[in-house]
Amino acid sequence: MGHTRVVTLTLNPALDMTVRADGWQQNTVNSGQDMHLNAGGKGVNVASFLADWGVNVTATGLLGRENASAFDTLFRAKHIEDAFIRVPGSTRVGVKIVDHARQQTTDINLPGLTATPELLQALEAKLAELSANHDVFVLAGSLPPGIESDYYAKLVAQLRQAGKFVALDTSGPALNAALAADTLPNLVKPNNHELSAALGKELNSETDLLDAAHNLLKRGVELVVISQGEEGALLVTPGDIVKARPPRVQVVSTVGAGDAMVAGLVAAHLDRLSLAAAARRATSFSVGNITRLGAHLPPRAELDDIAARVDVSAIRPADPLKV
Ligand SMILES: Nc1ncnc2c1ncn2[C@@H]1O[C@H](COP(=O)(O)OP(=O)(O)OP(=O)(O)O)[C@@H](O)[C@H]1O
Ligand SMILES: O=P(O)(O)OC[C@@]1(O)O[C@H](CO)[C@@H](O)[C@@H]1O
Repeated sequence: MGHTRVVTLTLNPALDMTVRADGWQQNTVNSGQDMHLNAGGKGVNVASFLADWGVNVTATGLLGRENASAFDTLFRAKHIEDAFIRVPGSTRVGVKIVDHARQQTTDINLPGLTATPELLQALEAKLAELSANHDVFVLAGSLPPGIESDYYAKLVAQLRQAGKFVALDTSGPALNAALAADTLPNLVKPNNHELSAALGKELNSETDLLDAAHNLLKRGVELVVISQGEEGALLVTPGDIVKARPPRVQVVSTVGAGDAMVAGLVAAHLDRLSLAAAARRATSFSVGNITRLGAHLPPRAELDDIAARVDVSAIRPADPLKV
């Protein structure tokens, strides 16, 4: 699909260890069924989905030198341009416990390797280099120790100043700082809990979520997507609101569902799809991902079948938004 245009940034990648333990209980001894290790972290996952879709993508960030082989293998297999800065030490392991019987996924995310000022300098040089021939930047995941919570906010300002399209998917203080900044990303995709925590208020109803989305649109975001797990997602632009409800599927692991949604939204942006079509594509990526382990899309025919079963409906705003 043309020359390389998309960069994903993962400051805190993870080697995901998914343990299947059906019916597991806390505070006792459990037996597991199997275990898989996958190269992960939010931006790595987005790159992996985009590569499956046929988009040329460059992945950058900070990657531990001592356990990089799963990442090297993934990048080679999917022709993802590897622009990661290798750093001393091992990338964190992300513990994911899946229970197929109860259709539950439990995550334990660790802090990750500390970023030093020298590493950040090298990273910024790399981003400047990549800016020369990429025009879409996806900033995704948590910030590791050593990075101030306004780091994404600063990157967003720099990248948008340079005319780039910027998508942000993070949580906690990093999301809070990015949403409080003067310059906001073009696209944000929090889940409902992340958005609520970042704004410091309960968002209990659809009206609350839409108010929060409209507030971000007024301040410069072009597309706000609020994902809501199995409930689906709300996609909001200044002119349209769409709700996308996923079809029911047999869930293998929900790890990466949000990342797949981000990848689908970026793919839709590249193809200039309508909001309804973007909702369908993004949801098909998410649903396709949760039926398998690791950040992989199913074959096209299966994705098309899922896309056809996504329930996409337009919502009329109570007060048409003026931005
Ligand atoms: N159990 C499920 N059944 C069907 N679809 C699901 C389920 N969980 C998630 N999805 C799909 O994935 C999308 C994104 O999920 P979710 O809101 O959980 O993202 P997230 O919290 O950012 O995920 P993560 O951080 O685990 O990557 C949802 O909008 C929905 O379309
Ligand atoms: O600590 P973060 O960066 O918020 O989340 C990390 C993580 O849970 O995100 C991906 C799934 O979205 C996993 O591959 C990874 O382990």
